[in-house]
Amino acid sequence: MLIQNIQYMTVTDDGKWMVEEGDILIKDNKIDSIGNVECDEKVEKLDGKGMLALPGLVNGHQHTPMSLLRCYSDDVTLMTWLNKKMLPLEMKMNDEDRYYGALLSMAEMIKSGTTSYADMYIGIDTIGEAAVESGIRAVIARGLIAMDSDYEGRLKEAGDVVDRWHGKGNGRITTMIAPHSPYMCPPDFLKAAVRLSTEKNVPLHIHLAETKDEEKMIQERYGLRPVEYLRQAGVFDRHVLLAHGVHFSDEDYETLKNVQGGIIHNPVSNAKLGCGISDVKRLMETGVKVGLGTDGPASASSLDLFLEMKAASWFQKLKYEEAAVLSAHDVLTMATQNGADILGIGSEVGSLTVGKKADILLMDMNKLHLTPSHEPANLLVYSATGQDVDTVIIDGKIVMRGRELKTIDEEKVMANAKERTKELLQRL
Ligand SMILES: CSC[C@H]1O[C@@H](n2cnc3c(O)ncnc32)[C@H](O)[C@@H]1O
Ligand SMILES: [Zn+2]
Repeated sequence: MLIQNIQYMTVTDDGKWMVEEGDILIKDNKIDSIGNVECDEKVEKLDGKGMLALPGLVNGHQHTPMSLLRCYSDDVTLMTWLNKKMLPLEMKMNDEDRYYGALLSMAEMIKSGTTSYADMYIGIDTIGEAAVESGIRAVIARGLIAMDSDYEGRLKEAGDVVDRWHGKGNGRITTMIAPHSPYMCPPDFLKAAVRLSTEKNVPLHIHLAETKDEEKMIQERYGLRPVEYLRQAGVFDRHVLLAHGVHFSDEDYETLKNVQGGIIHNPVSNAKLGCGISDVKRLMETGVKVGLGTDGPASASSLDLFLEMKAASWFQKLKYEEAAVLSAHDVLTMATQNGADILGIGSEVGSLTVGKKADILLMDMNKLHLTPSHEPANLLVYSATGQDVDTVIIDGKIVMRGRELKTIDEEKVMANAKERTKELLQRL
């Protein structure tokens, strides 16, 4: 496929995003050449006039089936929301609920420009099936919570997910091991999860330092800070995706200095649940890689990473009372290459680079709110929304064109999601 006459975003060595113009040739599932492209007449052509191409966005932390619980409970603290509202309903969910919830989330993500994402949930097979069907790139993991003493059974399930799904969907699906959080995983369970990630040779995915309540619980139970608790369990000996990272001490930043992987910042979810504002500026200065995520739809309420990019930049500027903090250029890198690196797929996606997989967005720039274009990176972060995404290509395949999804029947998914939710609530 040849995308002709297109403006596209590339990144300079000093991290600045700039616009170039030319063609993009995609062969099989990869970017074959960019710029002045010579190619066969017979190649399928796609007119890019008036569009701006950028790498697909990476949503680094998600719980896709929770779209069924969107706006079911808001304006409460995280622990109330989780223990009193989410978990009781999640325990009643069946595979069909999770499948349609996941597909609904995937449709919303693709429509707003997300091409890769990381999921932590239970009943992961249905999520894998939805990911293969939708065409999205997914890093899936069975969330591990110590609800009872059947640690072995749950760890086996997590390992089986890796064996069954890693590399599926033409390599679009990869896997992780996901102990939920310091407060949901006692020491032996957490250590076993770390061992499993070593045995299976896949990264870890865990919530960390999301609230002050978490700090208090870990202090009371183990006399440690959450970061130190994870360090002692061996979590930082592995590549790890750390979701949230809001509450850190000076010592914590020291410990995190050499972390392999990084932090996925979820500003909207953190704001809505009243958790606090992660110190992204300090994390970046410490040398910790920071990506961007929404968290599940039941806390973020929206899966639009363009909204998340705005929130990330705004909140840091407010926190520091300084406009220069966390520029649009930094935020775009967080939502693309940094996220891809933290998901362990950074050599394959995250930038428009020859040889990488063709995960590409075409933004329709012919819009009132995107006119004129002084500085495209700023326009994308501060003015654009997910609604401005016209075309989405994942793994070299068009999954949305002219805002029409090619792999998912939107009406059917919405009808099924409503039906599943109605039945789920009756099971309570
Ligand atoms: C065991 S599957 C994942 C589990 O995580 C819960 N969850 C969703 N969002 C958050 C969050 O922000 N902090 C902690 N836990 C969260 C979800 O309800 C599932 O039960
Ligand atoms: Zn989460």
